Amino acid sequence: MSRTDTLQHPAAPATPPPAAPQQLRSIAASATDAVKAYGRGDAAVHALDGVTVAFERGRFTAIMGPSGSGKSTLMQTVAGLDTLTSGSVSIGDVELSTLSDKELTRLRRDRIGFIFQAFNLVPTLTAEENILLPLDLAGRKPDREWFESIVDTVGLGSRLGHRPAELSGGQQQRVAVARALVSRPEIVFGDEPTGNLDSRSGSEILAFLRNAVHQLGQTVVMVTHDPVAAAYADRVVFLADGHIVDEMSDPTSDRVLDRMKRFGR
Ligand SMILES: Nc1ncnc2c1ncn2[C@@H]1O[C@H](COP(=O)(O)OP(=O)(O)OP(=O)(O)O)[C@@H](O)[C@H]1O
Repeated sequence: MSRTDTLQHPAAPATPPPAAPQQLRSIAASATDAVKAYGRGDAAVHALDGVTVAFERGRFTAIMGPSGSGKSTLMQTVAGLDTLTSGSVSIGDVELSTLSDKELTRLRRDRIGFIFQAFNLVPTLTAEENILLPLDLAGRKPDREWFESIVDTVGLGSRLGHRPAELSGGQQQRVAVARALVSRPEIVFGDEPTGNLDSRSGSEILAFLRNAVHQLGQTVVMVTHDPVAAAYADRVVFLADGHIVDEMSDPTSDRVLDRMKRFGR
């Protein structure tokens, strides 16, 4: 059994409950008629041009599309890192535009985990300190058992005292993944989380995320260019020119690649 097959939440039942029928799943995050325009008048670029999409709880969704199609903009706006020109986005049943800056910061901190392509670790902190940073900032105490289970599963045990510069890219991203999961967020957003990794480290991270979804009910939304990475997801949403143009359930890398070829880029 590989390390990535063993993730167990201390309080999780031995066997996961059967997956709920799709229509009964609740929504972790959504966008409705989302428009994001940069610039004005004739020079305006519509990075999002009326996107309506829902991300169900306990599912792993990949967002794909040609370069410039609006993938990062969709993720950034749904995650409350950027604002829309019009339309709305919600995390759970909270519409983000109703929140003050302070409330939005708190919601991001308490309910959302982030994994970026450039691991975004604090260079002066050890791996352990980096993982615990979101909880420290929130003034929350770590659940030691959960922390150890995550660290064990991502395979960082002996390197917790190292600083990022002393870790490989794959190890740094494992620290970033552990950091994203340690607070048990309602939803984890990844923007090309394996974009800087070799294929072996990348597939370890993806298998870990998939297991977090299927064993723990974690919700993950990931932007990727890579059909192999997208095949780890339960569902792929395809964007082109700021619109959702297609989606696919239970993707395989071949089917995703075929669909991407039809974009002609
Ligand atoms: N700050 C900005 N100012 C002006 N235009 C922007 C800005 N950010 C994004 N855009 C434009 O919005 C469109 C969508 O960008 P976005 O980064 O969301 O696409 P993407 O699908 O994530 O691209 P890639 O795959 O290349 O990362 C592009 O045309 C981009 O040039």
